Amino acid sequence: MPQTPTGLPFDDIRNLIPEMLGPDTAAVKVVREREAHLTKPAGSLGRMEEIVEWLAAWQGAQRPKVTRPLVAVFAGNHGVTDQGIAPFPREVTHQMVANFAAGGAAINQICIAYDLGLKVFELALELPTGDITIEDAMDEKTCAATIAYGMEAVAGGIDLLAIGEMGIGNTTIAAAIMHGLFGGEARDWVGPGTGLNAEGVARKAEVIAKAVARNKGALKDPLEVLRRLGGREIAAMAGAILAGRMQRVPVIVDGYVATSAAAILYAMDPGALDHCLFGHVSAEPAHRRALEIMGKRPLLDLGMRLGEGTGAAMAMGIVKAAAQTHDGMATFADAGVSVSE
Ligand SMILES: O=C(O)c1ccc[n+]([C@@H]2O[C@H](COP(=O)([O-])O)[C@@H](O)[C@H]2O)c1
Ligand SMILES: Cc1cc2nc[nH]c2cc1C
Repeated sequence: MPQTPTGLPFDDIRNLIPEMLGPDTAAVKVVREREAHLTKPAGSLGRMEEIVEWLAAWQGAQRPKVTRPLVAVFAGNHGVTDQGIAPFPREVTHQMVANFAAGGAAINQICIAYDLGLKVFELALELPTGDITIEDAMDEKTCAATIAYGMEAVAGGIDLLAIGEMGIGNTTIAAAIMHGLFGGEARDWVGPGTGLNAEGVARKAEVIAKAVARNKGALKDPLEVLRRLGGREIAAMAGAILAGRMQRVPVIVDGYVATSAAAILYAMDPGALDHCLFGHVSAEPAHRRALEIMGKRPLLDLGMRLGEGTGAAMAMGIVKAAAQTHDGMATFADAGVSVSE
C-alpha cells in the first residue's frame, strides 16, 4: 500500500521510483524482427543493433527515431572550492556559461557537427553550495526543488537527451558522492579533474575523506548523500534522468560528474538507470570504477575529461546514426538481395 504522504519534498522524489516505467518489450520485438531482414549479415552492426533495441525499449517506439536530440548542460558552483581542490577559480563556471552562449565551447562545436540541440541550465551560480567539509551542501527544500528543475530538461518533444555539466570543483563533489555511496577509500575516487598535480590530488583526497566522515551516519540514504555532499548541477541531472524515464526519453550520461548524479538513482534502485546509456568513460580514473560497480559498459573511450556533455554528445552522434541506419536500410526482399543459405 502507498504510504501516507508526509509532505516532505524528498518523499515526492522517493515516490517516483516505484512509478518508473519499464521497457517496451513489444517494441523491442518489432525492431529485432526488422533487424533480421535488413540487407546485412545477421549481427554485423554489433553494438549499433543493441542501441536501436535500447531506443525502442525506452522510447516505446517500434520504429525508433532520433529527430529531436538535446544536450542539456547544467552549471553550478561549489563552496568546497574554498579548500583549494581545483586549479581554476570559481569564476570560470560563469565565464564558461557565457562561452556556451557565445558558441565558443567544445560542446557547441560537437552539437553543430552532429546537429544536436543544446540548452544550458544555469543554477544560481552566485550562490555556491555549502563547503561540504564543514556544512551540508544544500537544505532539503533546495535539493528537491533543484531535482524538480532538472526534470524540465525533458520538454518540447525531444526524443533523446544527453546530460552534462559545468562546475569548477565538481570532480571533488562527484568523488565525495561516489565514496559516500560505494565506500572504499577517498583515494579510490579522486583524480586530477581539470589538472591537479599529485600533491593536489592527495590534498583533494583528504578533503573528500573529511566531508564523507562528517556524514557517516547518513550515507545509507542516497538523497541525503546528494543533499549533504552534492551540488545543484548534480541534483538537476538526477532529476533529468528520472524525467527521461517517466516521459519515455532515453538518456545518455556524460563523464564522471554526470555519472555521480546517475549513481544517486542507482543507489535508490539499481534498475533506475536501465534507460541510460553511458556515452563514454572519462579519463578521470575513478569513472571506470564507478561504471564497473554499476555494471555499465560505456560506449566510447576517447581519453576525454572535459565534461560539458561532450562525451555524451559524441555518443549521441553514434546513436543517431544507429537509428537512421535501422530506419532507412532496405530489407533483403525490398532490394532483391539473396539471403544466406
Ligand atoms: O565528468 C568528467 O569526467 C570530468 C572530468 C574532469 C573535469 N571535468 C570538468 O571540469 C570541471 C571540474 O573539474 P575540477 O578540477 O574543477 O573539479 C567541471 O566543469 C567538469 O565539467 C569533468
Ligand atoms: C576552461 C574550462 C572548460 C570547462 N568545461 C568544463 N569544465 C571546464 C573547466 C575549465 C577550466
